[in-house]
This record gives sequence, C-alpha cells and structure tokens, in this order.
Amino acid sequence: MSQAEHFDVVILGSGQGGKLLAWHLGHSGKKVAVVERRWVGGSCPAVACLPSKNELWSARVAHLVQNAAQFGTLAANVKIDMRKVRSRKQDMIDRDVDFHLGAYKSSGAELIMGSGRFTGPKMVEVVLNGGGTRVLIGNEVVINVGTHAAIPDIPGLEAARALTHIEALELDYQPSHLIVLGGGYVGIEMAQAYRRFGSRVTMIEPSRQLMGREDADVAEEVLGILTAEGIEVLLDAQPVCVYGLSGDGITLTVQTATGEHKVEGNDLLVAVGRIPNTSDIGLDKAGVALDARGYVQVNERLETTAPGVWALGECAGSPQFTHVSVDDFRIVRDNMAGGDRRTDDRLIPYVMFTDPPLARAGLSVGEAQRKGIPVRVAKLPMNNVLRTEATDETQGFMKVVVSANDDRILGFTMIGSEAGEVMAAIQTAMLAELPYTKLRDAVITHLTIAEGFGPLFGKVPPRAA
Ligand SMILES: Cc1cc2nc3c(=O)[nH]c(=O)nc-3n(C[C@H](O)[C@H](O)[C@H](O)COP(=O)(O)OP(=O)(O)OC[C@H]3O[C@@H](n4cnc5c(N)ncnc54)[C@H](O)[C@@H]3O)c2cc1C
Ligand SMILES: NC(=O)c1ccc[n+]([C@@H]2O[C@H](COP(=O)([O-])OP(=O)(O)OC[C@H]3O[C@@H](n4cnc5c(N)ncnc54)[C@H](O)[C@@H]3O)[C@@H](O)[C@H]2O)c1
Repeated sequence: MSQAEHFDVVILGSGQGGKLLAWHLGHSGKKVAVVERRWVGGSCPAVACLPSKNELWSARVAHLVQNAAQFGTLAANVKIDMRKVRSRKQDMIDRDVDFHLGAYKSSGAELIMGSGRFTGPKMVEVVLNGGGTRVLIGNEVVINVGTHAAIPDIPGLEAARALTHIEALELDYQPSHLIVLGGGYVGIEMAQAYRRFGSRVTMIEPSRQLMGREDADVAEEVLGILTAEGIEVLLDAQPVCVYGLSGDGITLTVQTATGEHKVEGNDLLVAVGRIPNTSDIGLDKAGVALDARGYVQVNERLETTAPGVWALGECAGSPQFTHVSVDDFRIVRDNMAGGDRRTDDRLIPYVMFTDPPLARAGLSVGEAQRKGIPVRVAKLPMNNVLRTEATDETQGFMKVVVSANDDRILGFTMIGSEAGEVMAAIQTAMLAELPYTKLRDAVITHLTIAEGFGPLFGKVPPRAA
C-alpha cells in the first residue's frame, strides 16, 4: 500500500461546489487535494449544462434560419452540419478545461486524476488514471461525486445501448427518428434541439403530464410548444420492452390507456432521472451514512454523519442544479470557517432552457395548496406583453403567486422569451420581501418583456377584507 499523504482538505469528486472550495482553500494557503476520475471541472462544463446549452443554441439558430422567411429573410437550401455543431461544443469544452487547469494551478490545489474511494475514516485511496495508487488523508474531507443517468429496468433496454445525455451530445448525425424516454428537463431540452436539427422525435412519459413538479397549466403549455414543433408526445405511456440497438433501429413497446403500442425509431435517449455516485466509494468504511434513496445523509449545514466529513451538490441530495452546488460550496466554506450557514432557508430558482424557456422561483400554485398556504394568483399570457407584438414570441405566460395574508410574492413561473432573466428581477423582489404593488406600480422600460409586470401584478385579486 502507498505511503499515506496528509492534506488539510481532501475533496472527492471535482463537482461544481467542490472545485470552487478547492480553489478558495488553496488561495487561503491550505494544502488541498481534489480527486476526479473523468472530467476536469466536473459534469456541468463537460457533459451537462454548458455542452447542452451550447447545442441548444445551435438548434435555436437552425430554427430561426429555417423560419427566417416569416421575418423577411429568405434563406434557401438550409442544411445542418452536426459535425460543426459538435465541434463548436467541443471547442468550448476544451477552453473550459484550460480555464479549470489554470485555476487549479494558480490556487495551489492539487488535481489528482483517478477514482477515489474511502478505505477508512477521512482516508481516500485513489486508483490513478495514469497507473498506480495514492492514499490521501484529510483533516477534513468533502464528498462531491455527483450523480449519473438512471437506466430503468425495462426488458431489452440495457442491450439496446441507449444514449444518455452524454452520448446524445456527441452525436455527429441527426437521428432520423429519436425516441426519448422521460419528459423532464433533459428529455425536453434535447427533444426540442434534435427536432430543430431535423429529427423526427417521439417522447414517452409515464406520468399524465410533462415536468411533473410544475402546475398542470405549465405542463400543458410546454406540451403545446413541443407538439407545435412536430414532437410527438405520448403521456401516460409505460415503457414495456425495448427491441434493437440504438443507432441501428429500435422498437419500443409502450402500454397506454388504449392498449399496447409499438414505437419504431432509430436512436433511443434515456432521460428518466439520476442515481447518486455513492454506491461503490467505501462510505461505510468512513462512517458516512446514506439516506433511503442512496444520497449522502447530511444536516442543513452539509455535515455528514462522520465528523470532519462534508458533502455537497447532487450526491448530498441537494436540488439538481449547478447554482445549488455552487451555493453548497458557500455554505461549506463558511461553516468550515466556524460560521453557521444553512441549506433550508434559500430560495432556489431554475430555468429549463427550451425556446421559449420555462423559469420558476418559489412556490407553484399546487405547492402552495399542498402546504396549506392561502394565496392569490394572477396570470398574463405572453401575447398581452407588448414586446411580443414586435418579436412574434407570443407563446407562454407569466404567473405569480402572492400571499393572501400580505402582499409578499411567494412564487413566479414564466414560460416565455427571456424567462430566466425576467425571473431574476422577481426573485430579487422576493428576497427583499417587496410588496407586489411596488412592481405593479414601477415604471418599467417600454418595450421590454418585463413591461408585463404592470399588467400581471395589476391582475392580482385584492386581499379579502
Ligand atoms: C444534460 C444536463 C443538462 C443540465 N443543465 C443544467 C443547467 O442548464 N443548469 C443547471 O443549473 N443545472 C443543469 N444540470 C444539472 C447540473 O449539471 C448538476 O446539478 C451539476 O453538475 C451537479 O454538480 P455536482 O457538484 O453535484 O457534481 P458534478 O458536477 O456532477 O461532479 C461530480 C464529479 O465527481 C466525479 N466523481 C464521481 N465519483 C468519483 C470517484 N469515485 N472518484 C473521483 N471522482 C468521482 C465525477 O466524474 C464528476 O466529475 C444539467 C444536467 C444534465 C444532465
Ligand atoms: N436546465 C436545467 O437546469 C437542467 C437541465 C437538465 C437537467 N437538469 C437537472 O437534471 C435533473 C435530471 O433530469 P432528468 O430529465 O433526467 O430527470 P427529471 O426528473 O427532470 O425527469 C425525468 C422524467 O422521466 C420520467 N420517467 C421516470 N421513469 C421513467 C421510465 N421508466 N420511462 C420513461 N420515463 C420515465 C419521469 O416521470 C420524469 O418526467 C433534473 O431534475 C434537473 O434538476 C437541469
């Protein structure tokens, strides 16, 4: 066994929060090691957020050019070059890798490429990618190993060698017919992108609506946007079995209310949720307990059940967004330094980057009802926002949830152009606990999307006397 090496902090997995913590601690003069088995910088810049949004943007350009005649630009013989789409994305990833390596170097934190697992309390053994092993002991250890795409137990699926988002983002051709299992974030974003690149796309979702955590009217609107672009969506459809090989030909049998149906396609993308990367990293040897779903058990300070061992990001059960892992970093950083920051008092926004995007901060109407919080609700179709007259971006709506007892904004959902940017303004008002009337009465620039705040908040019903 290799001689053990001592560090102030050892970070297992270079996820979004972990790398920021490493750089921060390194700059503060701590001796830090980060163990990463595959992706310099973690999954977000390598195989998730950035590459997907990069390809989604290429798909948006394709869509705009294909529909340019509507705006008076005639573009004949439009062709999509998927190899260029992929190489543009890869160039971005390469730049990101260079950036990360530079950040490690300047911080003094050591990036060790290899697979790590605990062999004892606060002791991590690394099987190095380049051969050999190292044993690292940290005064403190941080677990930031993320999750991977779940592959459901459907007969024939494993043999079909379906794509996950990782392989889908590497395709250098348009599948003639892409079948997408799962109507959540990954499935919907990728389905729209591939449809815009020219594929026929069929989406299979076992629930009665897409985007299960959203209100029914939000899911309906997303469904309408997808079907208007020619994506076939089968709701309430249970996959029964798969036959064939993704890339060659796939037959998927689904059970629906009207019986069994066969969907014939060429490629199969699985996007049905995530599994934490916690099963084979020796957590039992480290005294780190898992919860019932296999995520690292943490308290609201992100401490695990083992003293001096922290966990952050998706593997700790935090909401599955990069900005949450980044905020987990701030919590662990401050708590390591003796502070008392918590995870249970934060307002977490998110955006699904379809075109138009879906953005939400705070409560949906359904969540307010389930929590027994009395609310007032107002909704404004995007075609009532004057800017959309000029841009033709009329799909979607803004919906606000306001407390019934006072004038605080408790939630905002928007499907529409610039939804993520517009939501940030509402989120700021929510953080400041600003009464909604301030936004209703504010002078907002004409001709912006946010100009819709006036009519939206003007529709909030008055408080019951
Ligand atoms: C297709 C897709 C698109 C997404 N788009 C967005 C988006 O637009 N916005 C957004 O906010 N979120 C998005 N997400 C979610 C976001 O990518 C994740 O929430 C975020 O990357 C999670 O970060 P993390 O810190 O938990 O870990 P990760 O970034 O996943 O990092 C964990 C790292 O640990 C490494 N690792 C695991 N086990 C070991 C081991 N034993 N030894 C060494 N290393 C190990 C892994 O290789 C990985 O690099 C997207 C996700 C997907 C799949
Ligand atoms: N823009 C973003 O911020 C963004 C983009 C992509 C992913 N993400 C994050 O990644 C997470 C994972 O995304 P995801 O799309 O994999 O999961 P998800 O949880 O968003 O959606 C999974 C969908 O698959 C369905 N499903 C479950 N089992 C199925 C089966 N056997 N067959 C077919 N469908 C099945 C579920 O009903 C659900 O609708 C998201 O929750 C999100 O937090 C974020």
